[in-house]
Amino acid sequence: MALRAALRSRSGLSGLLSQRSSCSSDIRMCVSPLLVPQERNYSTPPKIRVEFDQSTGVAVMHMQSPPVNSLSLDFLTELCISVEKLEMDKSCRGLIITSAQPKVFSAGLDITEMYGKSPEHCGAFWRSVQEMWLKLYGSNMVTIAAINGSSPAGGCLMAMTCDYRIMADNPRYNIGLNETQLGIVAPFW
Ligand SMILES: CC/C=C\C/C=C\C/C=C\C/C=C/C(=O)SCCNC(=O)CCNC(=O)[C@H](O)C(C)(C)COP(=O)(O)OP(=O)(O)OC[C@H]1O[C@@H](n2cnc3c(N)ncnc32)[C@H](O)[C@@H]1OP(=O)(O)O
Repeated sequence: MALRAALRSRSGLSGLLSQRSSCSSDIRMCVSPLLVPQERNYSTPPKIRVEFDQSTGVAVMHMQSPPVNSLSLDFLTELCISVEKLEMDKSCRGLIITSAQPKVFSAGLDITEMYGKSPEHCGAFWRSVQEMWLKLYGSNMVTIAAINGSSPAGGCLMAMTCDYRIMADNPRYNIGLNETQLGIVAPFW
């Protein structure tokens, strides 16, 4: 109840969704083995920014990977590690995921990860996709996708793994699954 009130009253969610098209502890490092080899490259800016408000127990995760928050191996690894850290902080009860990019929540899987890569890289990439939705879908936190832009394919998948989805009311923003149109078949797992 308190969390719901907190979520409602936070300027965060309403502010995030009002952008519309104009938007031009004790944390132990026990990340899953899957994520260990993918350490962040500190020469590039972080693709995920987390703001945690201790007083409400709500964290806002801003996806900030220009231009369209495509879900690359690096992006997914960073996102999973961020979720895992929040998960381990018992004072964090709610997570809002949103985009810092104008007009786009997430363009879905990074197309450039799907060709010209080694089998090892492809394996790591698809595992990170699976890790992302398992982590969000299985999270103990209340998860909300604040969809402030288009969110096709993997972007839609990510939103679907959250407990709640709230989308900015803008006819230019679309959401849904377009894999068949693209001729992409998700591998068996
Ligand atoms: C519970 C679940 C269980 C099992 C799940 C099983 C299977 C499902 C798993 C995964 C399936 C998912 C598959 C995918 O996600 S495939 C990716 C599909 N995505 C798309 O088709 C989106 C394509 N992009 C767009 O529609 C538009 O770009 C968008 C509406 C997002 C933004 O439009 P805007 O006009 O603002 O920008 P653009 O000029 O189009 O793009 C800017 C820039 O970004 C590059 N771009 C766009 N999308 C991607 C992408 N997905 N990957 C990589 N790069 C992308 C685009 O090429 C432009 O680059 P540049 O020309 O260099 O500026």
